[in-house]
Amino acid sequence: MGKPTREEAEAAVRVLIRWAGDDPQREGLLDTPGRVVRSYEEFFAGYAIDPADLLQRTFSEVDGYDEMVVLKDIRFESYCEHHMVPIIGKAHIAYLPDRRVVGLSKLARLVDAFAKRLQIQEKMTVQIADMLDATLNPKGVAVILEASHQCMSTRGVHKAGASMVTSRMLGAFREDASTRREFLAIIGQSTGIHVPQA
Ligand SMILES: Nc1nc2c(ncn2[C@@H]2O[C@H](COP(=O)(O)OP(=O)(O)OP(=O)(O)O)[C@@H](O)[C@H]2O)c(=O)[nH]1
Ligand SMILES: [Zn+2]
Repeated sequence: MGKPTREEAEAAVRVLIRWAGDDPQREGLLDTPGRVVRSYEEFFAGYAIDPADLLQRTFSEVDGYDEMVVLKDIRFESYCEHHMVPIIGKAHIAYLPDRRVVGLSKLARLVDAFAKRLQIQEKMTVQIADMLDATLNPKGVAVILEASHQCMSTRGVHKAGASMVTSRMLGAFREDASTRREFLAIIGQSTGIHVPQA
Protein backbone atom coordinates (compact mmCIF):
# COMPACT_ATOMS: atom_id res chain seq x y z
CA MET A 1 0.00 0.00 0.00
CA GLY A 2 1.91 3.05 -1.28
CA LYS A 3 1.65 6.49 0.22
CA PRO A 4 -1.00 8.58 -1.58
CA THR A 5 -0.02 11.83 -3.26
CA ARG A 6 -0.75 15.19 -1.63
CA GLU A 7 -3.44 15.76 -4.28
CA GLU A 8 -5.12 12.46 -3.38
CA ALA A 9 -5.03 13.36 0.31
CA GLU A 10 -6.55 16.79 -0.39
CA ALA A 11 -9.27 15.17 -2.49
CA ALA A 12 -10.11 12.90 0.44
CA VAL A 13 -10.52 15.95 2.68
CA ARG A 14 -12.93 17.47 0.14
CA VAL A 15 -15.00 14.26 0.38
CA LEU A 16 -15.08 14.54 4.17
CA ILE A 17 -16.15 18.19 3.97
CA ARG A 18 -19.03 17.11 1.72
CA TRP A 19 -19.77 14.26 4.17
CA ALA A 20 -19.98 16.85 6.97
CA GLY A 21 -22.60 18.62 4.87
CA ASP A 22 -20.64 21.59 3.54
CA ASP A 23 -19.38 22.78 0.16
CA PRO A 24 -15.60 22.43 -0.41
CA GLN A 25 -15.86 24.98 -3.25
CA ARG A 26 -17.04 27.86 -1.08
CA GLU A 27 -14.44 30.52 -0.47
CA GLY A 28 -13.79 29.84 3.21
CA LEU A 29 -13.11 26.16 2.55
CA LEU A 30 -11.06 26.39 -0.64
CA ASP A 31 -7.68 26.24 1.12
CA THR A 32 -8.85 23.90 3.87
CA PRO A 33 -7.81 20.60 2.26
CA GLY A 34 -4.25 21.92 1.88
CA ARG A 35 -4.22 23.07 5.50
CA VAL A 36 -5.60 19.77 6.76
CA VAL A 37 -3.00 17.78 4.85
CA ARG A 38 -0.22 20.00 6.22
CA SER A 39 -1.67 19.53 9.71
CA TYR A 40 -1.58 15.78 9.19
CA GLU A 41 2.13 16.06 8.45
CA GLU A 42 2.54 17.52 11.94
CA PHE A 43 0.07 15.26 13.72
CA PHE A 44 1.63 12.12 12.27
CA ALA A 45 5.28 13.15 12.10
CA GLY A 46 6.17 10.14 14.24
CA TYR A 47 6.03 7.73 11.32
CA ALA A 48 9.13 9.36 9.83
CA ILE A 49 11.15 9.01 13.04
CA ASP A 50 13.12 5.93 14.00
CA PRO A 51 12.79 5.89 17.82
CA ALA A 52 15.86 3.67 18.23
CA ASP A 53 17.98 6.31 16.48
CA LEU A 54 17.00 8.90 19.08
CA LEU A 55 18.62 6.88 21.84
CA GLN A 56 21.85 5.94 20.08
CA ARG A 57 23.92 8.70 21.68
CA THR A 58 24.64 7.92 25.33
CA PHE A 59 26.96 9.33 27.96
CA SER A 60 28.96 7.15 30.30
CA GLU A 61 30.93 9.78 32.20
CA VAL A 62 28.49 10.03 35.10
CA ASP A 63 30.93 9.55 38.02
CA GLY A 64 29.12 6.43 39.18
CA TYR A 65 25.63 7.92 39.24
CA ASP A 66 23.39 4.91 39.75
CA GLU A 67 20.11 6.31 41.08
CA MET A 68 16.99 6.60 39.02
CA VAL A 69 16.61 9.27 36.37
CA VAL A 70 13.08 10.64 36.10
CA LEU A 71 11.54 12.98 33.56
CA LYS A 72 8.00 13.80 34.59
CA ASP A 73 5.10 15.79 33.18
CA ILE A 74 6.08 15.36 29.53
CA ARG A 75 3.06 16.71 27.69
CA PHE A 76 2.09 14.79 24.58
CA GLU A 77 -0.50 14.99 21.87
CA SER A 78 -1.47 11.76 20.20
CA TYR A 79 -4.35 10.54 18.06
CA CYS A 80 -6.79 7.78 18.84
CA GLU A 81 -6.56 5.09 16.20
CA HIS A 82 -10.26 4.31 16.45
CA HIS A 83 -11.65 7.82 15.93
CA MET A 84 -8.62 9.85 14.78
CA VAL A 85 -9.20 12.56 17.39
CA PRO A 86 -6.66 13.83 19.94
CA ILE A 87 -5.44 12.06 23.02
CA ILE A 88 -3.81 14.71 25.20
CA GLY A 89 -1.86 13.90 28.30
CA LYS A 90 1.37 13.60 30.18
CA ALA A 91 4.06 10.96 30.28
CA HIS A 92 6.33 10.18 33.19
CA ILE A 93 9.46 8.20 32.43
CA ALA A 94 12.14 6.76 34.68
CA TYR A 95 15.05 4.45 34.26
CA LEU A 96 17.72 3.04 36.50
CA PRO A 97 20.94 3.51 34.51
CA ASP A 98 23.52 0.84 34.09
CA ARG A 99 26.61 3.02 33.58
CA ARG A 100 25.10 4.83 30.54
CA VAL A 101 22.64 7.70 30.49
CA VAL A 102 20.85 9.27 27.58
CA GLY A 103 20.36 12.97 26.81
CA LEU A 104 17.30 14.16 28.72
CA SER A 105 15.55 15.68 25.71
CA LYS A 106 15.71 12.30 23.98
CA LEU A 107 13.18 10.93 26.46
CA ALA A 108 10.72 13.62 25.41
CA ARG A 109 11.54 13.01 21.73
CA LEU A 110 10.90 9.31 22.28
CA VAL A 111 7.44 10.09 23.63
CA ASP A 112 6.69 12.25 20.58
CA ALA A 113 8.01 9.66 18.12
CA PHE A 114 5.34 7.25 19.33
CA ALA A 115 2.67 9.84 20.15
CA LYS A 116 2.62 11.39 16.69
CA ARG A 117 0.97 8.32 15.21
CA LEU A 118 -2.41 6.65 15.35
CA GLN A 119 -2.38 5.07 18.76
CA ILE A 120 -4.07 3.42 21.63
CA GLN A 121 -2.67 4.38 24.98
CA GLU A 122 -1.72 0.88 26.09
CA LYS A 123 0.35 0.28 22.96
CA MET A 124 2.10 3.63 23.24
CA THR A 125 3.00 2.91 26.87
CA VAL A 126 4.59 -0.41 25.95
CA GLN A 127 6.39 1.00 22.91
CA ILE A 128 8.07 3.76 24.93
CA ALA A 129 9.12 1.46 27.76
CA ASP A 130 10.34 -1.38 25.57
CA MET A 131 12.34 0.89 23.27
CA LEU A 132 14.10 2.47 26.24
CA ASP A 133 14.78 -0.95 27.71
CA ALA A 134 16.10 -2.43 24.46
CA THR A 135 18.38 0.42 23.44
CA LEU A 136 19.74 1.57 26.81
CA ASN A 137 19.80 -1.76 28.67
CA PRO A 138 19.17 -0.09 32.01
CA LYS A 139 18.46 -1.92 35.27
CA GLY A 140 14.84 -0.89 35.03
CA VAL A 141 12.33 1.24 33.17
CA ALA A 142 9.04 2.79 34.29
CA VAL A 143 6.53 4.57 32.10
CA ILE A 144 3.21 6.05 33.18
CA LEU A 145 0.88 7.83 30.79
CA GLU A 146 -2.18 9.76 31.85
CA ALA A 147 -4.37 11.23 29.19
CA SER A 148 -7.80 12.39 28.26
CA HIS A 149 -9.30 11.03 25.09
CA GLN A 150 -11.37 13.41 22.99
CA CYS A 151 -13.26 10.44 21.58
CA MET A 152 -14.67 10.09 25.09
CA SER A 153 -15.14 13.79 25.83
CA THR A 154 -16.37 15.40 22.61
CA ARG A 155 -18.37 12.50 21.19
CA GLY A 156 -19.79 9.11 22.09
CA VAL A 157 -20.13 8.75 25.84
CA HIS A 158 -19.29 12.47 26.50
CA LYS A 159 -17.38 12.03 29.74
CA ALA A 160 -15.17 15.11 29.91
CA GLY A 161 -12.77 14.97 32.85
CA ALA A 162 -12.15 11.23 32.78
CA SER A 163 -8.51 10.35 32.33
CA MET A 164 -6.88 7.07 31.44
CA VAL A 165 -3.78 5.95 33.30
CA THR A 166 -1.51 3.25 31.92
CA SER A 167 1.84 1.99 33.10
CA ARG A 168 4.64 -0.35 32.24
CA MET A 169 7.26 -1.36 34.79
CA LEU A 170 10.33 -3.34 33.77
CA GLY A 171 13.33 -4.73 35.65
CA ALA A 172 13.84 -3.19 39.09
CA PHE A 173 10.60 -1.20 38.84
CA ARG A 174 8.64 -4.41 38.34
CA GLU A 175 10.54 -6.58 40.82
CA ASP A 176 11.27 -4.17 43.64
CA ALA A 177 8.31 -2.50 45.33
CA SER A 178 10.47 0.16 47.00
CA THR A 179 11.96 1.26 43.64
CA ARG A 180 8.45 1.50 42.24
CA ARG A 181 7.26 3.45 45.29
CA GLU A 182 10.14 5.88 45.00
CA PHE A 183 9.22 6.55 41.36
CA LEU A 184 5.55 7.05 42.21
CA ALA A 185 6.48 9.41 45.04
CA ILE A 186 8.75 11.43 42.74
CA ILE A 187 6.08 11.88 40.10
CA GLY A 188 3.51 12.71 42.75
CA GLN A 189 1.18 9.84 42.02
CA SER A 190 0.36 9.54 45.70
CA THR A 191 -0.68 13.17 45.93
CA GLY A 192 -2.64 13.30 42.68
CA ILE A 193 -1.60 14.81 39.38
CA HIS A 194 -3.37 17.37 37.29
CA VAL A 195 -4.02 15.99 33.80
CA PRO A 196 -4.40 18.60 31.07
CA GLN A 197 -7.87 18.24 29.66
CA ALA A 198 -8.44 17.75 25.97
N1 LIG B 1 -8.32 0.53 25.51
C1 LIG B 1 -8.37 1.68 24.82
N2 LIG B 1 -9.53 2.05 24.26
C2 LIG B 1 -9.56 3.21 23.58
C3 LIG B 1 -8.46 4.04 23.45
N3 LIG B 1 -8.84 5.12 22.73
C4 LIG B 1 -10.12 4.94 22.44
N4 LIG B 1 -10.58 3.78 22.95
C5 LIG B 1 -11.88 3.12 22.90
O1 LIG B 1 -12.00 2.38 21.73
C6 LIG B 1 -13.33 1.91 21.69
C7 LIG B 1 -13.82 1.70 20.28
O2 LIG B 1 -15.04 1.08 20.45
P1 LIG B 1 -16.14 0.84 19.33
O3 LIG B 1 -17.35 0.30 20.00
O4 LIG B 1 -15.54 0.07 18.21
O5 LIG B 1 -16.37 2.34 18.79
P2 LIG B 1 -17.57 3.35 19.07
O6 LIG B 1 -18.85 2.75 18.64
O7 LIG B 1 -17.20 4.65 18.45
O8 LIG B 1 -17.55 3.42 20.67
P3 LIG B 1 -17.98 4.61 21.66
O9 LIG B 1 -16.77 5.46 21.86
O10 LIG B 1 -18.38 3.90 22.92
O11 LIG B 1 -19.10 5.39 21.03
C8 LIG B 1 -14.14 2.92 22.50
O12 LIG B 1 -14.60 2.26 23.64
C9 LIG B 1 -13.09 3.99 22.88
O13 LIG B 1 -13.35 4.59 24.14
C10 LIG B 1 -7.25 3.62 24.05
O14 LIG B 1 -6.21 4.29 23.98
N5 LIG B 1 -7.26 2.44 24.72
ZN1 LIG C 1 -11.14 7.01 20.15
